[in-house]
Amino acid sequence: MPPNTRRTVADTPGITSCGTGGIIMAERIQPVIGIIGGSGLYDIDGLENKEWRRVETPWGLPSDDLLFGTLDGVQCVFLPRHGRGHRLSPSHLNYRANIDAMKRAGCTDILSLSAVGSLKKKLPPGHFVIVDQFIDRSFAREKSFFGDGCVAHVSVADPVCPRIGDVVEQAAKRLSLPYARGGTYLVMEGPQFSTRAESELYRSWGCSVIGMTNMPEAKLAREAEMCYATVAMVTDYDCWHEDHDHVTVDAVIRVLRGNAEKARALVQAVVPVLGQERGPCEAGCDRALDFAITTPEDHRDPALMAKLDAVAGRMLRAA
Ligand SMILES: CSC[C@H]1O[C@H](OP(=O)(O)O)[C@H](O)[C@@H]1O
Ligand SMILES: Nc1ncnc2[nH]cnc12
Repeated sequence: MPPNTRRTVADTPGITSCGTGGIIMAERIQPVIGIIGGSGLYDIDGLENKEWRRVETPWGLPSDDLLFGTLDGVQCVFLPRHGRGHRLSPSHLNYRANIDAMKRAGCTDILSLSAVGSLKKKLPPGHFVIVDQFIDRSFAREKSFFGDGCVAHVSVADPVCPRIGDVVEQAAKRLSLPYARGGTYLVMEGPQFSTRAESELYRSWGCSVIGMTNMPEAKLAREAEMCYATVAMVTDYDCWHEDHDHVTVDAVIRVLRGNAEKARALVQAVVPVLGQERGPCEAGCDRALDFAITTPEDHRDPALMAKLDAVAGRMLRAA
């Protein structure tokens, strides 16, 4: 049986269905780790048998070819979010193609690495935040794989996978990286940075960091039933801090260089742990569609269903 093929009760001796929408819970998964590199991260160190491959999707092309390889024997797939050469702006990224391509490439887990501005004094440049919440203020992006012809509403109450967060936290501790566990990432549309009034507003909401890319990325990863977590790497204090200049790309890039080195070390430490064979996600990320699709089979649009072959493949195979 190929890796990550779901076993049925019939071909798995001694296993019974647990009754979650008819899905069998006792499978073993050989994880494939997807890594989305943000600003300053266009490649990945230490990858063996590297190969950049074009992956086409029904939603168009992803930001770049995907880099396939192994790290400590673990299969990895890397995608530079803005493309090599940072060609694509946050509003023009094809988020659906990016996530679909990673799903098509077999990824079970996605580690997103992102540059962010800090909205809290205690999170200075150089700090890593293992984000656990988002406020999505983006507005000019396609945010769902679903729509007319197949309506679905997944839960994003807890938008990141706590298991990946745990692994990242352990690795950050081992590497003595300055990090915070938990925090809210405010997603703005951009491409301009915030006004001071906006920055203060987001601070008053209790947000920790601000960036332009993690939504709809995290929502789409949930729809595609992949575990997803973000390491938000602080580059600046946005424009609210009285003792710091307002953010500029120049300042971001200066800090990014140091952050990128730490991020590379973090990836090397995290992948061997994330890559260990495991059972289904305890938080249910890999079963997000179980009770999400509201359009009955006989009312679904065949053209849209064909586009969902990778994202909703598990549900379609089960039907
Ligand atoms: C170059 S600073 C602004 C840019 O950096 C962040 O992108 P990413 O999350 O891909 O690292 C931020 O969201 C902006 O897109
Ligand atoms: N201050 C900021 N605002 C939005 N995105 C960012 N990326 C890095 N710093 C940022």
